[in-house]
Amino acid sequence: MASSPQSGLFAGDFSALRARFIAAARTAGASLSEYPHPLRGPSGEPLATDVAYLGRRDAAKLMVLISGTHGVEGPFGSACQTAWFSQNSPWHLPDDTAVLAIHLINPWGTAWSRRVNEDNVDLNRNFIDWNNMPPKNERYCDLHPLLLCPSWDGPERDQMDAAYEAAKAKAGGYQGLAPIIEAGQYEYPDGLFYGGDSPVWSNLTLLEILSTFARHLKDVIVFDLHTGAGPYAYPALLSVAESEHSGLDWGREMFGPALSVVMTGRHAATGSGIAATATGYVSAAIRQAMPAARVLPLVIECGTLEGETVSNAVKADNWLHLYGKLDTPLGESIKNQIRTAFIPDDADWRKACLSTSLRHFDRAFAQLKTLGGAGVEKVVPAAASVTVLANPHHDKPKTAEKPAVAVHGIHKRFGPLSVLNGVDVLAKRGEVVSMIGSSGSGKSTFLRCINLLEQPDQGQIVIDGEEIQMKRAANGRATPADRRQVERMRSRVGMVFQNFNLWPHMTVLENIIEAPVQVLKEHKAEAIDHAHALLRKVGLSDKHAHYPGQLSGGQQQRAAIARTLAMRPKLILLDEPTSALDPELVGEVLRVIRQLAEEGNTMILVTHEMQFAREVSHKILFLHQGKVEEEGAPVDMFNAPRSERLRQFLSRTR
Ligand SMILES: Nc1ncnc2c1ncn2[C@@H]1O[C@H](COP(=O)(O)OP(=O)(O)OP(=O)(O)O)[C@@H](O)[C@H]1O
Repeated sequence: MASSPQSGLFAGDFSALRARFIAAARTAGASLSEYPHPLRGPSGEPLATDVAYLGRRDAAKLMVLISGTHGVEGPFGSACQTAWFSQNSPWHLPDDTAVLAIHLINPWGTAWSRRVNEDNVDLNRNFIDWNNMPPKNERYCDLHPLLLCPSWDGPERDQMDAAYEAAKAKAGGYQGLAPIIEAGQYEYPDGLFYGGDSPVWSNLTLLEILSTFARHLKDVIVFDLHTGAGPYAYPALLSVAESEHSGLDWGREMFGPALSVVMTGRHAATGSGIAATATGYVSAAIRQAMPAARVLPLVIECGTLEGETVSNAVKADNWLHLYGKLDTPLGESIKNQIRTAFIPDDADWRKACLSTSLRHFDRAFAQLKTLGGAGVEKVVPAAASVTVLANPHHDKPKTAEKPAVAVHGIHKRFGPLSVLNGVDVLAKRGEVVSMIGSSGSGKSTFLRCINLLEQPDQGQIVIDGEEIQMKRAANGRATPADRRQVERMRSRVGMVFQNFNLWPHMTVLENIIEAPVQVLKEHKAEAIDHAHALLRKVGLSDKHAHYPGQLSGGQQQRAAIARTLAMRPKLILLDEPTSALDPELVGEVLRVIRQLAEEGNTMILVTHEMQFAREVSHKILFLHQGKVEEEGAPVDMFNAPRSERLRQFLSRTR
């Protein structure tokens, strides 16, 4: 077997793949974000999906590269992404074209060399409409007992194998069984090609990444990078669809006969090696996530071994994780079997698959760049900061569309003074809601009620789908029913205060790691690494050992923002974050807040910076005497206020 310098890109474990990808993306000038996974890899390594974005955030045309949908196939996709970033550096992009690389979307599967995720779910069967009952795969139900036996060998296993062989013969060979087994099933959590019972972490994370980085697009080409089906060392270019759409015609124009379109359906067949009978493909979800764009979802599928050999490797791995032991010779040999079934230890295979895939990327990218007249190419500025984004999916919500925060009917009195008189706020994930209003209208009190720094007298607060339980105290007022729930919710809601509220006796670094270590029980070394990444992000790398008193107001506020982010909050509340600052220091803090907004953090911002609120917000609420007097999109609120009070307020602030 020939050796190739490129084969090195495939080598190593999850951490090595990750480090190489980050280094290449950083050198190319991409900005990096990290979506931490709640579990760890086999050596205790932290797991995450990394996202690299190259280009302007308002680009209308985007090429997306996704690796590791099936975890064990990840080294191939990772190598493609890393090579793509490495080969053409420094990058030149027109203003209107960008690249988004989503590295190892099923990080657990890659780290543990499994095709499936941490819940034995095949991610490529998980993108179904969970509002409806999952489809029933009746014929799989008959086969299930023939695919899984608690014993690795012995009479029970022999009996099962004999029954499987009989079923195979009846079906005309493995080719007859494959469409049934690979179609996916939603009944047997211990079975093969299990689609799950709700959207899994990788599903929700992919949708969140797309909603953050793939907004306002016109034309999008997506490559989802796979191995394990089709002829050996042949990277097939496919597009999987349930019905014709405009992206397919675009793809046919672009790639001609090199592109095979696979139409899926209950009785569909294909010679591509991938399951045409399956439901829940990533491709469908990607199109749904960008309804206003023309999207061409592509799959590169690199053939490896015979279908049945690959299937046997998957079956053995399923047995190993249910009944076997990883750290035994048998465990190791099964792991080798599945790794080589998806990534052959053959430099020629690697070279052929990598070079053809890179050619496909080049072709797609060239098409995108010239579409609608090429813009002026510019060197992308190095924006190599690593951003650690909130991990919103620890508790595996059942639906993907829950608002991040829903607050209804909040009332609050201070003695005789009625400060809030029924305030409602709704924010979707990734939305920025700004509250404006005169001094004393109740804005800060409202924010403080959301994380229960003040107890509302009445009202409902739901954060990320979980409602804060309230009970009536003896004096008739509402009070939280469960202190532990309040503490848990508080740890998920970050608050940035007007006066920074840093601990003066602790250094900046100590301020940042205190809560993650004490409350989230993070390992100190990890919390420190995270803190340094956050300090880089807010431009304070060199101030980690300073005490707050040694910093300017703007620096203190940026440190306070880093401290908030260290808790990976699902919601960030910012209470007039610039109002204690000298005018010349306001800009540096607003720049950091703008970056958080662009990265898709959900935020509620109380501010007197009208121009900033207008630029950064999805929605504005105007509060007057403890009530929302008017709310709407910034353009409507500032250009065409409906109420006389808002008109007057704006005229005073201009
Ligand atoms: N703990 C408290 N005890 C008594 N009154 C309070 C308390 N906190 C706030 N208030 C009163 O509630 C009203 C609303 O205050 P709040 O700080 O929420 O207003 P705001 O809209 O944020 O004002 P500003 O823009 O000036 O910060 C004010 O009259 C304030 O004096």
